[in-house]
Amino acid sequence: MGDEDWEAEIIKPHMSSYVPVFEKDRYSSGANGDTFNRTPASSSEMDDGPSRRDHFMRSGFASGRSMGNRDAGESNKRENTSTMGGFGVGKSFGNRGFSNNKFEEGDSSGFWRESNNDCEDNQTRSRGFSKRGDSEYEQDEGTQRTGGLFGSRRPALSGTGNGDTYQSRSGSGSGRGGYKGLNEEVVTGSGKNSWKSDAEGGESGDTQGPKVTYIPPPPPEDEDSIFAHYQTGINFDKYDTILVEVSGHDAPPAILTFEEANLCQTLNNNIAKAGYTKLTPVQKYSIPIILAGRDLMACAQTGSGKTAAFLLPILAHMMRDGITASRFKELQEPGCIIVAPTRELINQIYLEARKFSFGTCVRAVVIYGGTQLGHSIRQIVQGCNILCATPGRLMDIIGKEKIGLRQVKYLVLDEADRMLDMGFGPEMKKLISCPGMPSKEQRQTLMFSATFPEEIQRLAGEFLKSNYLFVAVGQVGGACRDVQQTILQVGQYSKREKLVEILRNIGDERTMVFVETKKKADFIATFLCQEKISTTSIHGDREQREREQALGDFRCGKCPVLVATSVAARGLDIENVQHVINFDLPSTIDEYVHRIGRTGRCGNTGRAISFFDPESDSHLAQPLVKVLSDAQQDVPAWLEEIAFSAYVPGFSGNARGNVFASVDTRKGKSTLNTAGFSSSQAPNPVDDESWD
Ligand SMILES: Nc1ncnc2c1ncn2[C@@H]1O[C@H](COP(=O)(O)OP(=O)(O)OP(=O)(O)O)[C@@H](O)[C@H]1O
Repeated sequence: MGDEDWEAEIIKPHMSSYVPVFEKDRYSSGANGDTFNRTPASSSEMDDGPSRRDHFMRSGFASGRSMGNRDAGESNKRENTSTMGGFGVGKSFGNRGFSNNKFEEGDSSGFWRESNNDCEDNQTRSRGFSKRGDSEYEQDEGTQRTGGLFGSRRPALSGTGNGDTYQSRSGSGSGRGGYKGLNEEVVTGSGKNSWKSDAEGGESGDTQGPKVTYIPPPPPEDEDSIFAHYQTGINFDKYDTILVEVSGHDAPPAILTFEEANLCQTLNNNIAKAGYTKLTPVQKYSIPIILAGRDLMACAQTGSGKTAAFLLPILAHMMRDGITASRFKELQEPGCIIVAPTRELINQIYLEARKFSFGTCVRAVVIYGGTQLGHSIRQIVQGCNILCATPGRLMDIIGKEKIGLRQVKYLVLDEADRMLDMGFGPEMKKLISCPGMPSKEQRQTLMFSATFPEEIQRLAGEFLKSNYLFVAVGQVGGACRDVQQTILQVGQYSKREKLVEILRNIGDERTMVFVETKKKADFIATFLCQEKISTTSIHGDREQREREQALGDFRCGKCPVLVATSVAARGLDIENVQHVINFDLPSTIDEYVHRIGRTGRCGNTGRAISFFDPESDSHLAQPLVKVLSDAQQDVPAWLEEIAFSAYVPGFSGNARGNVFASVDTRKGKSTLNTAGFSSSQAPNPVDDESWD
């Protein structure tokens, strides 16, 4: 099969039978030194030959043989493609329509064996675990399951497998409803209104699927690691020139220095140890607002310090209120709950909370899906003042009566527009109507994001007191100006060649490559390894252990290229990401802004290159022109042409405008809103991966 064939396969929207089979992990423990082999279940048509494969095995992303097999109606014997690095891919991808893929048990490494009918829907798949061969299972609660639409999840293994039969994950979505949220995080449950988040893995006891046994390694405890940080960049001081608008009544004045915040000594020490000497604009405005007890919706550019903007005043309040150390109790009642849409992001927020609360008696805890539920519970019962959680895991824990909500004084929604959209919105509504949750009048609700579409702002009203304040730092939904944006016109079939060319020029500089689907993330990562570019990948179909390993390998530079879906678009703060490449543009401009915001953080500069395929991306032309011009970037003439020839209903932005305008919806409709083409108006993201 030629190259283009598997590419064509990738973009077939109706393709539904990608059923990768994952060979047994070779983790010995935790997140270190893990190697896994991954063997998609299909026969092979495109053979890279032994020499190539040898290379992949050495280079950490062992690719198998082929991609895009269309008709694999035959039994497949799994090859042993054990790797030394991190990502071993077996024979083929993109298989469609095979009916009887039987994988034989491998060698002593304990491969899982696929049972028949591997490309059934998720209901079949989730029942497909017939045996388990690992002691980690025994630690599990018995009720915890991954579920969801992505299909069942393979257990994390640490010992030798026993040749168990295994139905792989990565479902088609036809089983129990279909994911299909913006960040590929959402899966639906069995009921019409029931849904789980894949960010959480959907671990309700009522779902079918393998137990999740992964226990994330504890973060380092030494002070140096806790306070490790990267340097602010040359443009950090330029933040002061960004226009800020606060709307709402009786806003307290901004502060100009940390001293003015009047925080306690321990907090000030921690701020200093974190290397913060100067407030960013969002911190200058948000800290006094939160200290004054007001509800807040804050919108500020990516990488500009929103996390500290809410953590510091919350901690200050807790200290001021004389918080006492929380102790072991079966039911914990945290004073603060922070939610975020992805596991990696909530973990990052937790690490920040741990850093700023260092030396105090405030105990922060993080819980998220894809990890053993019992582990989450154990963390909580030891004491919990600040609970950082992804929504699904949070609801599970509340359901298990390990968390009581009566004492919640602060509810924080990070990436709030995402938390309130069609994916997570229902879960958030459930959260605020849980028994015991103080009403919005009784708690302080804080929302942060770099983007805030108007219609989502309106939804947010339900969560906020009517007199909430709205802080807009720069243009709401605008891109960070420290990111140099380039848009290249590249057709679908030239993208890989262009990508390799760019990556070869980039050399070892850390680069995130965004693609639109999970399957494609695997394809591209495999392809890059074939090209001898050390690459790893992160997406919603990877085990949590694998996701964390991938992120770790990327952070430390072992794999300088990370291929990701939008699951990594928001919030992740990784040092030295110099480049973002949008191999595929996202379906919404907001998502674009978040993705490119993985570089150019905290005053550092970065570059974003996006492949614009007129066939599929023309709906983005207008908002892209707007975002580029607002960020004072060059706008290619061809893009302007496409933008102005395409009629996009509802787009009212002045493409050349770069004047700041607030878009607090309470002030009426904005005319300078990039969200003139916002999430809700964009092509429904539900459709984007409906075949995935
Ligand atoms: N006042 C400050 N001085 C120095 N560094 C800071 C300051 N505030 C934040 N930082 C650092 O800047 C980086 C980005 O901060 P943070 O992750 O909170 O950004 P963000 O606005 O939440 O971004 P995103 O929109 O992508 O979620 C972090 O490494 C953080 O530690």
